[in-house]
Amino acid sequence: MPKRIAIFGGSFNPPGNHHAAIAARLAQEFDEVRVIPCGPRPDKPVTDGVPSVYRAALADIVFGGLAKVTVDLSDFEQETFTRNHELQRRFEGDGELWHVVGADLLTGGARGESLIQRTWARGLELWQQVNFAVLKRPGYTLEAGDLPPHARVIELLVEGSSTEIREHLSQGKCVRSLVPPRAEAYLARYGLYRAPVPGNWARGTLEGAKFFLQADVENPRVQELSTLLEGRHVEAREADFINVIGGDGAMLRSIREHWRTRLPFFGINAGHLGFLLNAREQVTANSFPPSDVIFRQMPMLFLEFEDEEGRRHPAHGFNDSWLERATSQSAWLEITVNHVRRIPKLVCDGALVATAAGSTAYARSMGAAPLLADTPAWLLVGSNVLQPAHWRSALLSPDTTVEIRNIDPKHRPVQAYVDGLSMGRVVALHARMSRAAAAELVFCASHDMAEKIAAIQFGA
Ligand SMILES: Nc1ncnc2c1ncn2[C@@H]1O[C@H](COP(=O)(O)OP(=O)(O)OP(=O)(O)O)[C@@H](O)[C@H]1O
Ligand SMILES: O=C(O)c1ccc[n+]([C@@H]2O[C@H](COP(=O)([O-])O)[C@@H](O)[C@H]2O)c1
Repeated sequence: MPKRIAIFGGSFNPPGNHHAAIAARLAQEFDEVRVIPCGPRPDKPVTDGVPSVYRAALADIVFGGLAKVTVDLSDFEQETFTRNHELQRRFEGDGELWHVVGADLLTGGARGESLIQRTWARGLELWQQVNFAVLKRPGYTLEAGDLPPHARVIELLVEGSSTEIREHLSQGKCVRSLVPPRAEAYLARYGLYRAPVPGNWARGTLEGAKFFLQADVENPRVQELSTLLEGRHVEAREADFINVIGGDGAMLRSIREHWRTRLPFFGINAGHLGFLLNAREQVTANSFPPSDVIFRQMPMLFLEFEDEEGRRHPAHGFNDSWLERATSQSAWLEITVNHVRRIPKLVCDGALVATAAGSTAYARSMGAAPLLADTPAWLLVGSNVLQPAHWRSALLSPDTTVEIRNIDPKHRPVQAYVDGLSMGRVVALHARMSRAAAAELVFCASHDMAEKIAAIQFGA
């Protein structure tokens, strides 16, 4: 029997308890539920109010823990709205698809006047041909005659709408009964649907919060620290944050593995620099987790590594990504920014792109200035540049796209890396800031990341 898949699309702007209840109910009736939040909608300008990177985090927070439910962030990442007929084509090889729709979309179906028939691309064709999983919705009557030919009604009635949540938030009203607790905290931290421009850092507390421990046990200093916290940690699914003990490398590995949980990361440094972590002295066992902290939502890079056949392999990076010569020959790279060829031939050991968080790491050792933690800018830096003689680095705005292409892959092969992890030989790296991926890092307020950068800029 083919796998039965519910395609649950929507603007989820923001997602709430009503959406989570629907997804959980669908998971009882289908083998898999794919939640697909849409990017910018020409027919629904309100979807553009809050940047997609926050909406993506909220979708993961609200749906991520539900069994059999997956969240597809590709519309956010590609800044697009994939129509249902395209979803049908994209996923039909995976199983028997059921498009989930609320009763509000079917009203008038008997007369050919439902929203699906009137406003969806290829709506009339879809109405006749595809399967619909229909949700009853308070305030809308579902007449049998309004149903499409292949419909199945889901027995569930839930109150609630994103409009109501948005209205509550914009008026400063409590949304505790409308969204899950983690979503409520996240919405409040960054002033979403309330302030005209959302924030990217906030003061808060971890007091009483439960943590999942990620300790790099090979390191003896880590063992000593993790013994202090022994027996106090919980499983990832019960945790409020992830406690990483180790160095920057351990933090980067943890972010790579767990960013989709959207749990904040609090690091305790047992390594060398520990820029992404808190100093050991900041953390004492009896006052852990700390009560006065700063949360920082830090955007990640969206990267595509192009192989010799022209295939692109996507990845996300937190700190940086680079191309580096793979032999003793220097690399010859072409640098294109926003589709304009800016450096036709960069003769160098390599070239790197870094986020603000990563600007203090490898980028700094190549001579770039560290960026303030809350700046939206990112960096392009050359390593040991021989030509052009005076070019070293460039500051990039958030919506810039960068292409670093090897112009002589045969004689001068290059190797790609993301956050220190090798991606093998490639011919080009395409990079931009992600529209869906971000990680929250937490610092003790007394020694926040801003203070660390000041120490670098002015000397500790
Ligand atoms: N309370 C509900 N009962 C049944 N279906 C619902 C309910 N809320 C949303 N849906 C359905 O879920 C899908 C995604 O919904 P959407 O993201 O538009 O949420 P919404 O809460 O209706 O948003 P908004 O208020 O912004 O229009 C749509 O098919 C919609 O009809
Ligand atoms: O396919 C289309 O052209 C189309 C146009 C508008 C809406 N939809 C789908 O209708 C569903 C509910 O949309 P909405 O307006 O409530 O966010 C959601 O699954 C959307 O993807 C689909």
